[in-house]
Amino acid sequence: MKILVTGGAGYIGSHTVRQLVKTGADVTVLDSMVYGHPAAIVDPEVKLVKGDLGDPSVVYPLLLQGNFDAVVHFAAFINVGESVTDPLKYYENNIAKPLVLLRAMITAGCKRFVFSSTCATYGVPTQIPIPETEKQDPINPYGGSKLMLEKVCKDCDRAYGLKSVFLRYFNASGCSEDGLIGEDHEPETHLIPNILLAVKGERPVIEVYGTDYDTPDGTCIRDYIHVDDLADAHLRAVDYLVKGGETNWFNLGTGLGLSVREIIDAAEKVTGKKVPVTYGPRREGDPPRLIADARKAKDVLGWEARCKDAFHIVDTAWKWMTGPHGGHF
Ligand SMILES: NC(=O)c1ccc[n+]([C@@H]2O[C@H](COP(=O)([O-])OP(=O)(O)OC[C@H]3O[C@@H](n4cnc5c(N)ncnc54)[C@H](O)[C@@H]3O)[C@@H](O)[C@H]2O)c1
Ligand SMILES: O=c1ccn([C@@H]2O[C@H](COP(=O)(O)OP(=O)(O)O[C@H]3O[C@H](CO)[C@H](O)[C@H](O)[C@H]3O)[C@@H](O)[C@H]2O)c(=O)[nH]1
Repeated sequence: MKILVTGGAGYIGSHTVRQLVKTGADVTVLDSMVYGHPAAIVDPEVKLVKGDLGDPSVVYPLLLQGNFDAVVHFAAFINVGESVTDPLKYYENNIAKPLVLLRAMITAGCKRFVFSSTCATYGVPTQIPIPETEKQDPINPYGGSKLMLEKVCKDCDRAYGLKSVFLRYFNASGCSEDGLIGEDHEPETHLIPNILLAVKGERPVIEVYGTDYDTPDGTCIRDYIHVDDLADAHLRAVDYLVKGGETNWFNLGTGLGLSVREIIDAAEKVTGKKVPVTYGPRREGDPPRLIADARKAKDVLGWEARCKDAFHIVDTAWKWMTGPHGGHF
């Protein structure tokens, strides 16, 4: 199969590219490299096109000549806080630019699209765990941009027969088992890498955002899903579409909630070191609890999180931080 992966030089994209290559797929990556890393693509047979998905002079020739069976779309901006202060950056990159990609796909007759959505499309949920039937009411422009692209894809199905799968990830975490690739965002806002950077002395401390939530230890609860489990779901989503599946959407999480404090405890066990912690106020826009009901992904895609262990997730992230790249490409 011929697969185009946008954003394949980023964190989740690069892990998925490795798994796609293992299945024998012929993979082309389109990445602007604004936040991606060429070294995150470790398989020499992968073709890397450096370009912007909103640039028709790149995207049209690529789609028209590529004869792709499917497009797996990771490329987006991902910083929730920045989306509040600069929403246009997010609406442009996460909505307007994918329109160019989608138009090129339709023109080229490529009608299978798998795309990275997020639990942020639910905003503050009314039920835990969160099923896909929960009302989507995002509380920041990042989540809003992902919900809008979901709507665009549904309209493209009705109008052009484009079949899409939206994968609504909960908290992507961990790194490849061999420590060869991993999470290297700049700036890094995510909890687990920031804890480990603090252990390594690359940050002075980790600040816990809020200790007064209505949770057992007062800190926020999230559903941390291993990046290789996410990658596996993309392979299954492509397969589902190739077999004639209709446009559909799935939560991807473990179904288990872990507090910020529990993640810090796991990091102390993994590293054998004390995590330098300060306690600060709540971060604006953080829902207290986000946990996936991922039964639909199991029923339809046969997907289930294999890793349900905070220790293992943090351990793989620590392998990356202390491996040959030292956590930075
Ligand atoms: N990390 C998470 O916890 C999480 C959670 C839910 C959803 N997601 C979604 O998953 C996807 C991947 O996230 P990630 O953590 O791997 O991010 P990342 O920043 O590591 O990867 C995104 C990649 O897309 C590229 N890119 C961005 N805009 C582009 C453009 N216009 N043209 C071409 N390339 C472009 C970047 O250079 C980067 O390599 C994103 O769509 C994100 O919204 C991530
Ligand atoms: O330095 C930090 C960083 C995070 N946290 C806390 O740790 C938890 C996880 O925070 P992350 O920033 O790692 O992840 P988010 O839950 O904010 O964000 C993730 O889920 C979002 C959906 O809500 C988006 O999809 C986003 O891309 C994805 O990274 C939150 O309770 C946050 O308050 C801290 O206490 N200190």
